[in-house]
Amino acid sequence: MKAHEDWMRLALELARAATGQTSPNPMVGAVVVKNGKMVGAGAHLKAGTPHAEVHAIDMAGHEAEGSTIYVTLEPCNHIGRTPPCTEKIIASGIRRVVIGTVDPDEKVRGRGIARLRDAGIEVIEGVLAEECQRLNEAYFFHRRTGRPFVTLKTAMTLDGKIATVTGDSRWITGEASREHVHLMRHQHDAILVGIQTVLFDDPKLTARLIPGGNHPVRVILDSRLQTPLDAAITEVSEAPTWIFTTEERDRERERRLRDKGVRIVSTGTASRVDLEKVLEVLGKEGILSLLIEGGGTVNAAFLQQGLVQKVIAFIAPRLLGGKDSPTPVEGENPHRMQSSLSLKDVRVTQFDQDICVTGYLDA
Ligand SMILES: Nc1c(/N=C/[C@H](O)[C@H](O)[C@H](O)COP(=O)(O)O)[nH]c(=O)[nH]c1=O
Ligand SMILES: Nc1c(N[C@@H]2O[C@H](COP(=O)(O)O)[C@@H](O)[C@H]2O)[nH]c(=O)[nH]c1=O
Ligand SMILES: [Zn+2]
Repeated sequence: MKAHEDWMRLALELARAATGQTSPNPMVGAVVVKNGKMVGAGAHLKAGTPHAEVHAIDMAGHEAEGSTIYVTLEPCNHIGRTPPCTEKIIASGIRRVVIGTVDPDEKVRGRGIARLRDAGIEVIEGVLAEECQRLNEAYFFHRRTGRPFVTLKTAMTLDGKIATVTGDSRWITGEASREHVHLMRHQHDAILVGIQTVLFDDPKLTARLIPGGNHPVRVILDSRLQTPLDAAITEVSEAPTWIFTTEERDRERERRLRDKGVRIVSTGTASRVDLEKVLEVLGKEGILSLLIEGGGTVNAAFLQQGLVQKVIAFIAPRLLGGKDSPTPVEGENPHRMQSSLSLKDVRVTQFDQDICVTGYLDA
């Protein structure tokens, strides 16, 4: 006989299988169980399409009568682009609902649970709550703050360099790591780099190394608008490109870039792009998750302003050397080690020879 946690773990796996497909909706998985047997399962596959509960209940058919449904997120109780799952659950004759975590969206937040209980359905909350919240960390953060959840990714040599002094960086990490980075790009709504990365690497910033990758919106910080007209990221047929600049921008270049379909956003008068404004604009545009693949200057700016929630650092087993070789975090020189930022909930994984350190900064 499986425990509640076992069925919820299966629902989590189903939800996670649609990673990168559901934004701006959360990933959700659901399993219908009757007399210890699975009679239905489902995941939310894409915003605007049926919710996880609907797939699982439809698969169960009349077996749903008197069954239990395990769902990683509180069933919705409002009419968005799809009808409320609470009504579907009530109509199906399901007797018990086991929920991973409450939905923080103010349209739901506990009302789904209340509706189900009013209909005489037993509701058990908080099974594997931590994992269920972590799964949709970006969705929860965006609903709470209106800004995208920011993950900073960097790739360095064992001696902490991200390129040579001539800007050569290909490649530091191996194929396996770079494929994982493309999965990360697929999972994020937007990816951000600074103008230096554009000038040195001419990156495409697309999720092309994995099948069916969803390309993120490409966000470029470029205060004076130096982006070359033939830069790869100006080819917007593959993915949108939004350049954040300032009053100091080159107006002629602005007109030429706009003609190519590049979106130009001026964040005010300062000579440096206002990062908080960038996050506010992205949040309003429904960008729930932002991957920063910047160079050392951009990384330092976001970290020093406390704008990063998660850090993913790839470390390749190679030694480059060079006292002037650029490093992952440039910016001001701190005098004391205690001013360093400490990661929490650290995990270490390996991709072939590269190690990958993941941790969280205080939200
Ligand atoms: N140089 C390396 C990286 N370099 C990351 C750069 O910011 C830039 O994204 C790359 O040039 C990739 O270009 P594109 O977007 O795929 O066309 N990132 C990595 O994970 N490993 C490395 O070795
Ligand atoms: N994906 C998902 C839910 N997502 C919830 O529904 C909202 C989107 O509603 P709609 O626009 O109709 O798709 C979303 O903001 C979140 O509150 N709820 C669920 O019961 N099950 C699901 O699988
Ligand atoms: Zn729903």
